[in-house]
Amino acid sequence: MSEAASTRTPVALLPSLSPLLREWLPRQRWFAGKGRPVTGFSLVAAAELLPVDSTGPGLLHLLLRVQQAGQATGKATGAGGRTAGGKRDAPHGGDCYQLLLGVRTTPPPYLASALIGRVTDGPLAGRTVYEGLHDPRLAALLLERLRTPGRFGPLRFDRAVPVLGGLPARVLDAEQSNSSLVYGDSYILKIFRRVYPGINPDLELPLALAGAGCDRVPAPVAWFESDAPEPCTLGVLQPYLRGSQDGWQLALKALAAGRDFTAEAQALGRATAEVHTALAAALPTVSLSRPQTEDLATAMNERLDAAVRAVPALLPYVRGLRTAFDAIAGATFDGDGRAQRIHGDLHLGQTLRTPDGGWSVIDFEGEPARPLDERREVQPPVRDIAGILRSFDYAARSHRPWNPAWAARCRAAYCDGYAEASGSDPRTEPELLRAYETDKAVYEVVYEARHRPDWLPVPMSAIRRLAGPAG
Ligand SMILES: Nc1ncnc2c1ncn2[C@@H]1O[C@H](COP(=O)(O)OP(=O)(O)O)[C@@H](O)[C@H]1O
Ligand SMILES: O=P(O)(O)O[C@H]1O[C@H](CO)[C@@H](O[C@H]2O[C@H](CO)[C@@H](O)[C@H](O)[C@H]2O)[C@H](O)[C@H]1O
Repeated sequence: MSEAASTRTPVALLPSLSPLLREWLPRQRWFAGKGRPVTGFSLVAAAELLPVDSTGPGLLHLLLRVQQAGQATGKATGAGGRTAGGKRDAPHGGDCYQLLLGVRTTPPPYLASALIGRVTDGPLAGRTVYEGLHDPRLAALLLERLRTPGRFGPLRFDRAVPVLGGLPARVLDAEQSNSSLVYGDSYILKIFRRVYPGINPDLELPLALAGAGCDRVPAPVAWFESDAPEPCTLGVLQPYLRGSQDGWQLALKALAAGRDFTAEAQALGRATAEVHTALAAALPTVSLSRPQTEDLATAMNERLDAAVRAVPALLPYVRGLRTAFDAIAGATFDGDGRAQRIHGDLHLGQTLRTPDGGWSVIDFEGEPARPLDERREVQPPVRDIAGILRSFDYAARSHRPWNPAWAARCRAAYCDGYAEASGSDPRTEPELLRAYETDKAVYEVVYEARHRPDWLPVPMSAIRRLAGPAG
């Protein structure tokens, strides 16, 4: 396939789309810049995946930089964004988002919940734009594109194996940082919303794991990228694990039924260890020597500083929290003292138990709020372990009555499973584990304050515990 995608219409459209998008974007779950008014847009790349004509739907693919109040101008984040120093993903400036806009003259009633609005002027005056993923015809078109490797304007489609066609699509109704379409019961296509230059680890790591023969992670089937102005991953198609349930839901069900969850936790520990072992074999590792642990502690302290600015409720605990970070500065670790590529945002919601009882791990994107370069760095595997340990605490805290003993048993069983499969028990380096649990709890405070303020008391209770008396 080598088709020229018209970019003429989208560019001309931007002024008339802007008022609609300005109102619609901040309401999307995946929009990261909530709370700051949108002040403008600029187009990074555009393609008409299906030409807009009078007979049927059109599909506009846009990479859009979103300017918001409170951002420094001239510095951009997201696709194509570099600071003056050449480092990617500057902390200020407009984030870049991927939009797939459907365009119709008269959208059918089943698209009512997907409508963005009616365009009043410009080339599309009188037509309605909507979230294109909700339109079965447009979702089918996307699958067809993924079946056929090749270029389409600024987009490039690629695949690892042949892809089935003609599968009905549904939008996944999940609380997500991105958007996903399920095709039949065969595939799930994740569309990254906030996009960055470079390969997304959610493609890079599952590809590496598949290459290393690790079957704990669904192997990418096909993907698409943009190369204008720089290569960036836009979407990944992978096998849909039919009938699976995520670890978070399973844990909550076990808690509600007063059921023990240690066997599951232990198996999950083993699965995590298998993924880490395969990643260490497939990709570079470094040993954690003094300078590295200095750097880790500095980065944690800096993240804490930024978190306190965002959520001043952390202020009374800063002194206590810093003791956890300072304890690893300059330390050397006897046991598993290495850094490697890891999951980076592991929690129970990123684990799926399949009907055969096995655990799979998904969503290797890392923490969505962190710059991509940082997310692709090697890190101690204990960071992932700390993520799951925090998750057991979250589950126990979000259930009434609070059941700390349940969480403690799960945490111990998870570490047992990890030690069995890897030969390395994370509890033998308690300072490192505490530092990463603390770092994760600080991240969660910011995440919850921004996205789910009702949940803020959950990580705040961990902050009080981890800060200890010095807090
Ligand atoms: N391979 C898969 N099979 C079945 N369900 C999946 C698969 N991958 C993801 N999911 C479901 O989709 C949800 C969102 O996927 P995820 O990769 O975590 O997206 P996001 O980064 O947007 O949070 C998961 O919580 C899970 O329920
Ligand atoms: O799955 P995402 O990549 O979108 O991760 C983000 O959202 C998570 C919540 O959906 C958030 O996880 C936190 O809440 C979970 C319960 O809902 C809990 O199990 C996790 O331990 C806790 O961190 C995650 O931090 C955030 O990056």
